[in-house]
Amino acid sequence: MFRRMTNEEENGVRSKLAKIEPQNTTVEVTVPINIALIKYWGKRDENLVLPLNDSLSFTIDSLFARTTVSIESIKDDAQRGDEVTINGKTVDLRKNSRFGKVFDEARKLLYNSSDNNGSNANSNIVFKVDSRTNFPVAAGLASSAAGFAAIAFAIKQLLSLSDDDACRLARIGSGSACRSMCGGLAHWRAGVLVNGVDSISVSRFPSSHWPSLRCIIVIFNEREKDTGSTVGMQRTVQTSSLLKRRIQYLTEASWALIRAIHNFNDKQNEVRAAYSFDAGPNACVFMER
Ligand SMILES: Nc1ncnc2c1ncn2[C@@H]1O[C@H](COP(=O)(O)OP(=O)(O)OP(=O)(O)O)[C@@H](O)[C@H]1O
Ligand SMILES: C[C@@](O)(CCOP(=O)(O)OP(=O)(O)O)CC(=O)O
Repeated sequence: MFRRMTNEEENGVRSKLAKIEPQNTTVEVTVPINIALIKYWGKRDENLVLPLNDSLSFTIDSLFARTTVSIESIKDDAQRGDEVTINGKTVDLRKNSRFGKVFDEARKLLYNSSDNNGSNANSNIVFKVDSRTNFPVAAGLASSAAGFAAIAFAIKQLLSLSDDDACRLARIGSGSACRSMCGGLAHWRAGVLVNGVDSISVSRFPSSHWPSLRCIIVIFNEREKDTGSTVGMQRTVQTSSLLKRRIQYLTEASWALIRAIHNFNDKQNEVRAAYSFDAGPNACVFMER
């Protein structure tokens, strides 16, 4: 799938970097996916989502999550009031603890920053998230990266968080999401500290750095994959100390595309196209215009 962004979409993507107009307690953000060239695959700390290695990705602006996040003050147990829908489907937050983790961390940040040391009723808030993507989710196209970066970016706007706190919120939602918090060529430093404060992402080059570069997203299958990335990398870490064993994500169509790209480069007598796969059968092909 390849299409130019409409003007409206381009403005939406730019809104990632600009301050989005907060309407009282609701913001809408548009945050793109990123595709890693040097991939993250394995954690040194599952709870803090700290990776085993540094990773490097391109931000792909035309595939994105458009996400609305609202906050409401409540008096009762905050976690019970949180709500998330993705492409119109309600997420069961008891089964997917990542969202609660991000919201609890945001509540903690608000609590710690409140003037009267947390007695402020506003410190008990619930989050309502409604997200739509223009690409299939959980199909190896970095939906968790765009999705959690969008949530973190929206919460940053709502609670006036620092860049580092927002980057950490994105990371504990999904590791690769911290790379979608900066544009262009993004570098997520694995860091070495046990508390993870040095595990942050930075932009190495802005998206304007290589204007002729194009990325073609090839979708063979829109179905949600059977093994999500979180479990996939856990298995790799558990079953191979050298991370040599990989979960099999590529299909015959994926391999056919790989062969076609090698043939194409051979015929051109130079490398004109390159490919990358995340944890799924669908491909990202990089070429110059
Ligand atoms: N728009 C969204 N907003 C918030 N969370 C999302 C969104 N889309 C997907 N997710 C979360 O991400 C999970 C899928 O993540 P997973 O890492 O397995 O796949 P992927 O990110 O699409 O592929 P890959 O990691 O291989 O690039 C979903 O089950 C859901 O919990
Ligand atoms: C193959 C990858 O896309 C894996 C991404 O894994 P996730 O960031 O989705 O994993 P969690 O941190 O467990 O949510 C490679 C990459 O993006 O670097």
